[in-house]
Amino acid sequence: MAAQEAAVDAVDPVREDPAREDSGRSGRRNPGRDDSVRDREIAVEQEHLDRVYHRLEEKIDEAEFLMRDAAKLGQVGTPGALAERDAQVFRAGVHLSRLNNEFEDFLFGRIDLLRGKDGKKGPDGAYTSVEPADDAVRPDGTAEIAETLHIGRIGVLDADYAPLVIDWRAPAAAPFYRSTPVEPGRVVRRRVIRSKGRRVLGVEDDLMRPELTARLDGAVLPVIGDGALMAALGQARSHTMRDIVASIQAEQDLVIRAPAASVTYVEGGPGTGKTAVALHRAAYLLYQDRRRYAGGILIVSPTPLLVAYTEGVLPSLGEEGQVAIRAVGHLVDGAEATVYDDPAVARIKGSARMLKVLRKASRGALERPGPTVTVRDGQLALGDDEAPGTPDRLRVVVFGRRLELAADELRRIRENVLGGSAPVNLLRPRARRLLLDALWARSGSAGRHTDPELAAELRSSFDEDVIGEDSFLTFLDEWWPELTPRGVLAAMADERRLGRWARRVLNPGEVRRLARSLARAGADGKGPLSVHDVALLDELQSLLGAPARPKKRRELNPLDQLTGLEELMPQREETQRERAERLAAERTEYAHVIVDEAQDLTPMQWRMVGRRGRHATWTIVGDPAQSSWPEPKEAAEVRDEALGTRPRRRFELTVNYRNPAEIAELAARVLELAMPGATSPSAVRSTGVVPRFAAAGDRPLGETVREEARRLLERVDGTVGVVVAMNRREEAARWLAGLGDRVVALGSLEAKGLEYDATVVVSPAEIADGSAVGLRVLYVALTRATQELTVVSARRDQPDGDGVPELLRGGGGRGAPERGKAGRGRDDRPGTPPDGG
Ligand SMILES: Nc1ncnc2c1ncn2[C@@H]1O[C@H](COP(=O)(O)OP(=O)(O)OP(=O)(O)O)[C@@H](O)[C@H]1O
Repeated sequence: MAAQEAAVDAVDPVREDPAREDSGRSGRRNPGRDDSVRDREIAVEQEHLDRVYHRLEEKIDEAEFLMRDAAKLGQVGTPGALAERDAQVFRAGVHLSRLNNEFEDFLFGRIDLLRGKDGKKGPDGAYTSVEPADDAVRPDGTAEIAETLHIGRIGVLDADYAPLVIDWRAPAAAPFYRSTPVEPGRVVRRRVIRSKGRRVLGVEDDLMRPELTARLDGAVLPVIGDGALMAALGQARSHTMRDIVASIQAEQDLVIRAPAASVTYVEGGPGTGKTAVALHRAAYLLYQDRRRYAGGILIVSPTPLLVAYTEGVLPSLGEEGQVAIRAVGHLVDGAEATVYDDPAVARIKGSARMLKVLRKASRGALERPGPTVTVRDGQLALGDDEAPGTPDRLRVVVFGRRLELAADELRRIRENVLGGSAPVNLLRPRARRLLLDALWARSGSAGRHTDPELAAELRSSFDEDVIGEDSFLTFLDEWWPELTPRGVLAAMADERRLGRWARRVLNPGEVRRLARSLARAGADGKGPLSVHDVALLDELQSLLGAPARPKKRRELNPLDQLTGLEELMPQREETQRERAERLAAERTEYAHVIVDEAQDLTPMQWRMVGRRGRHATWTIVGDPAQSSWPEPKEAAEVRDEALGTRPRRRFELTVNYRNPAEIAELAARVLELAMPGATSPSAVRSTGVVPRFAAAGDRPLGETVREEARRLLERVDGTVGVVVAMNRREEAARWLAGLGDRVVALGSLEAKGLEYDATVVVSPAEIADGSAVGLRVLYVALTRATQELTVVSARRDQPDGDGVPELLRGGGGRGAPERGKAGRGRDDRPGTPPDGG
């Protein structure tokens, strides 16, 4: 609230221009009459909101009536009436639930427009023309407001089908977001309305045509406040993201409403609204073509923390069911990543080289080494792993004869079956087929009948005999076991076997590191997984194929096994509807895929995400300067493979809405080290509060951090984030114990995408860890605060006399902020961009 008032009082070039004061044009500001004008304007909007509520109540009554009516129809009981009732109940239910959902705070905007070029109206009752009519402005600079539109979360028409509220996603609402003083179109004034329930609390105006004197119903259009954007940006942050529907900026709106026929790339620095834009785009696409996106929209987020942070935005925009927001480590059902790999291991697991290793492993894992035999207390003893190795001999008795296939022949058959690229589990029927062929040949029965019918009969009873033998089925299960992704990953934890599968792909050091890391997942495949393990599991799933049908069914109908083909076909008894339901429940493919923080996806993760959008359109948002993946070129190649030949469209976001200029300036020094020559987005506001530096010196680091976090808690109303190097996460949580839930400790990689009112960044040198990737991670850490930033240095940071760590001292000519002097700074008024523009 304080920020809101501050914003109202802030200097605004339009409102303070003395020439305008005198001219009597729209937008002038006269402090003496401000309050009464504001109150009057609030009353005007209140009147409109009352009308809207009245209409909504009528609609709710209508919906309830429909529900009751539908129930009555149901009592008639004819099939036609029942179908009609179902349709009515459905329609009324959807209607009611939407109305109830959106009832709170859904009217948020208004635009006052000049007359359009043509006189045509769209389906929402608004004039469609973007440009004003040639004579809309008189030669003396005066004009009449010809149309006023209110914008809200859903559209509401009055009883005469005139628009009371336009849905924010409707074409008629676009000027609310697109119009700027440079390209105003028909918009003269844009107003953001702040309301709670049924009460209008405030209005904030932006004037798009300050040169005009525009009149509405004979009176000059008044302008209130300093614009909604500054008011929104100054608000305290909570642990969840808010929607920005009332203050979407023109360059963001272009992305949100970009047609979805292809791949839409969005790049922009920290705080430019990429995540917000991605979420609003999902809501927009659903509005625009609900049927097409019934196939679902997937939003891939880097961490579960960011998923939790953003989860409320879509429901607040009235969209939920169709959109799945999932962390990249939670994309595979039943496999949730809970641990982080160290960077050297992550680099191996994420690399496209793993594909070759996994291909070999998925085939090689069919072969199990025998139990290890060791000498214990002078006796030969089996190792801990007592599972039998792969059998090297098949013995069966058929037609009263003993038949045997020896190791060489079995190997030859296995190689033959594995010759193609089909998924290993789906090759089992073929392996069985070739075993039967080999046994048949060994039996010498092939030449016994010249009559083809008799020969075929003999062959089929031979096969039946073999398949009826328990020893054959047991052999098959051991010789060609059904492989699971976790089983293969566990097999890869054996360094010797992994070394074989990774020959000429990974060096011995990499093999050792990878095997050790995979051993953590456990031989039983139940240990914790990392984000990168999950992408490996997904790749293995596609290399192995879905497991074959359950045994029970096969036993019922053993002859089914003979061709092997039926295992690839859908089960016959499944109806189309059942199939549709099953697919929806197991949905692994989506109609649109949005990737947030795309710069972090490894090649293996791009493959995993790509599989979920093979027929999708895409929105990909990211910032190369924040990438924690060291091989961007390799990732880009795999990404392009995953996206195929779809046309690409690129957008750039250039304004930092999160960080005040003081923080952005400090972060820019690290950007210069991490990516020399890269440009930072320009910060939209300045707070006058420079970053603070505190060196721990001889005191324990935790003590200083706790002290600084406590200090920030007193200075801001919302949240405080304490960002530490990944290996200090638990320690940092202990440092902050008892300070309450407004403060959280998080590892540098977990900070991705999040924001806090204030942050403490602990030991930049530890976070950067001497690598280019580390510097980019530090850049992320430094750009999380909306109000205040404190940097705490350890000895390793080599702080100077002012406590400024070496990494943040930047090039020559910088004015390093002073130790302990937070709050001191340039004469920056809230709401005023640093360059005054
Ligand atoms: N048009 C806007 N109106 C109000 N707030 C906005 C607007 N655009 C962005 N913001 C706010 O700016 C902050 C940063 O937005 P967001 O997290 O989407 O940026 P980002 O580009 O994803 O940042 P990063 O790359 O650092 O994760 C959020 O608090 C968001 O609500």
